[in-house]
Amino acid sequence: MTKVAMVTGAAQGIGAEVSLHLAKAGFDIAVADLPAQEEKAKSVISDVEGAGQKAIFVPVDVTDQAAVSKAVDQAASQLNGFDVMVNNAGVAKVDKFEDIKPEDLEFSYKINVFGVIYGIQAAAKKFKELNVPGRIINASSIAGMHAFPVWATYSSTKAAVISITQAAALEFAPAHINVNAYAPGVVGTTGMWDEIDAKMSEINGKPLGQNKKDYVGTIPLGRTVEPNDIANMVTFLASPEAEFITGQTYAVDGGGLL
Ligand SMILES: NC(=O)C1=CN([C@@H]2O[C@H](COP(=O)(O)OP(=O)(O)OC[C@H]3O[C@@H](n4cnc5c(N)ncnc54)[C@H](O)[C@@H]3O)[C@@H](O)[C@H]2O)C=CC1
Ligand SMILES: CC(=O)C(C)=O
Repeated sequence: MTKVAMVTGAAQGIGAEVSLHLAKAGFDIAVADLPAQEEKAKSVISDVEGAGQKAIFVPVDVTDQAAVSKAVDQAASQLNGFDVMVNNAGVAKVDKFEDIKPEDLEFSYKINVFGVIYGIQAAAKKFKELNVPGRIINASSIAGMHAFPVWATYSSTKAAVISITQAAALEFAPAHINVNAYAPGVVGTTGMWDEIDAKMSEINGKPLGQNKKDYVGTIPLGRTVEPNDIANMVTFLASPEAEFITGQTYAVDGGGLL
């Protein structure tokens, strides 16, 4: 029987690629993202349909607990099941430590941390209701495994995801719900790094593109991470082969943290 996965932040970047890979692995997909992302989501939906699976757009702001719960209900009822939740939506704000403002913290924490918690809550509730041994897969980052300078806000949100993943794995293990996370290194092609690079050059005066080049130069396997690399990991974590894995966070970074 076809399984159902919901991916947040799925209209572009890593989330879009994860949606396509899961579709190729036989999942119908709830492409969840902000309402303003509906146009972009249409192309993800058509890619999923091209892979022979069903897809729907689920508009949701992950910072709204009730809306996330409603989004999971919508996905489960329209796609007739619920098996995998990928809490992928996230934002990267870069700031010198002295310049971090309450509103920056609130913005990042609400999406990267609260959003992941709300996604776990909603998915676990649905898995229990349907009596499904579900999988929850969260977006961390190598910046959550090892803090980067001028990334205190972002790094700390992604470190929180690692801890939340462990706690949720322990709490939901008796219900056979596995909770894991992926920690990408520098992804070259999603837009997130253009913003990071521009902000970093404002801070350290390096020419545009140089900060990204500097990071890439430290990656032993010699290239940036592709969304495809991440999607392979997420698809594995959603697969029967990952049945006995829970509470883990996997770096996909070409050895960048070594
Ligand atoms: N791009 C990179 O180098 C890395 C990315 N990551 C993480 O991977 C995840 C995906 O990143 P990318 O695809 O590169 O980013 P992206 O910026 O291309 O996509 C992020 C998606 O999240 C959605 N989103 C943002 N706020 C939202 C909200 N409140 N509610 C619902 N959706 C919302 C956006 O609309 C967008 O579609 C993020 O959690 C990011 O922190 C981790 C390590 C490296
Ligand atoms: C954006 C991000 O998390 C990295 C490691 O590049």
